[in-house]
Amino acid sequence: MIEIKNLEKSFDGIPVLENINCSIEEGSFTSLIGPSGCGKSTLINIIAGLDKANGGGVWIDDEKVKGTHTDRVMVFQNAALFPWLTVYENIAFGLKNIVDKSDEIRHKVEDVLRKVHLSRFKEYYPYQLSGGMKQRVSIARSLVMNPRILLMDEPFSALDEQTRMLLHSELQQIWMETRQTIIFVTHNIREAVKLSNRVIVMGIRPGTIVDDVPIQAGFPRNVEDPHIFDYEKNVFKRLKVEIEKVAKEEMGSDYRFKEGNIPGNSAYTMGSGI
Ligand SMILES: Nc1ncnc2c1ncn2[C@@H]1O[C@H](COP(=O)(O)OP(=O)(O)OP(=O)(O)O)[C@@H](O)[C@H]1O
Repeated sequence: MIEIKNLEKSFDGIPVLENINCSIEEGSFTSLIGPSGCGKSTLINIIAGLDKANGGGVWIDDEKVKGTHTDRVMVFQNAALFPWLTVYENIAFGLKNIVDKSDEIRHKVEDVLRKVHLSRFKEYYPYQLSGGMKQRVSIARSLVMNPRILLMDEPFSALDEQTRMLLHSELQQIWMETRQTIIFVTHNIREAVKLSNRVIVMGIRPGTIVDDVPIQAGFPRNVEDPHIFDYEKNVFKRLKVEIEKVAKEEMGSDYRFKEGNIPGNSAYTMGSGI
């Protein structure tokens, strides 16, 4: 169980996160969504131990997070692979510090290569891979550490729609197989609702949790199912209030939000093209 209690964070005296309180169940898939700059990355970085809170904090099984740990691994938007290493070597890289036996390393790497369907490409170098394949290597590099918690910061936002859909089903299969706890930052409501047990909506200035939406539907999910679409509409409705606040601050208090379109940031979509 991850518990975030009274978490506060400011940068240069400016509050970014305020009074964040929530518990995240072991084995769950939680998405964080909110206006740009509301502190989603800051929060996930604090959970990873890459940054420190100014008040309160994060506890995992009653132990306070004080720094990074191989139990918590991040996947970023940019795969950032070592260009001079092959797919296999990129994945094995982190393991070499914690596993001595080369047989064991090989077994673990081969296993995750199968999970992300890249076994055939293990001798390829990053420049020979598509964006989606690079991101799958990045996911494999995290999975091979066998973390309890996978923290994903907009992992698919740089990918085209078709690749993104492929990776959704791959990630979902991996999650159903491993039941690692996943915390997933996204701007895409459809992605959040399709993948998660729960969508946490954040507000801005300072960042707070404004809504917590459990998604009670089995997997795999069809985003055209009216039941699923209703969840998307609910999240959109709540997020719209927050985006409108920002738009009014930035564009004047008489600004009116156009239905179906979030101003100023085309990244906020219910799915593709909405
Ligand atoms: N290291 C830092 N120093 C100063 N300010 C920072 C730092 N990191 C983040 N911020 C500020 O904190 C706020 C929250 O940033 P953060 O990246 O966490 O938001 P976000 O919700 O992830 O944004 P986006 O959706 O655009 O990625 C922003 O105003 C940002 O400029």
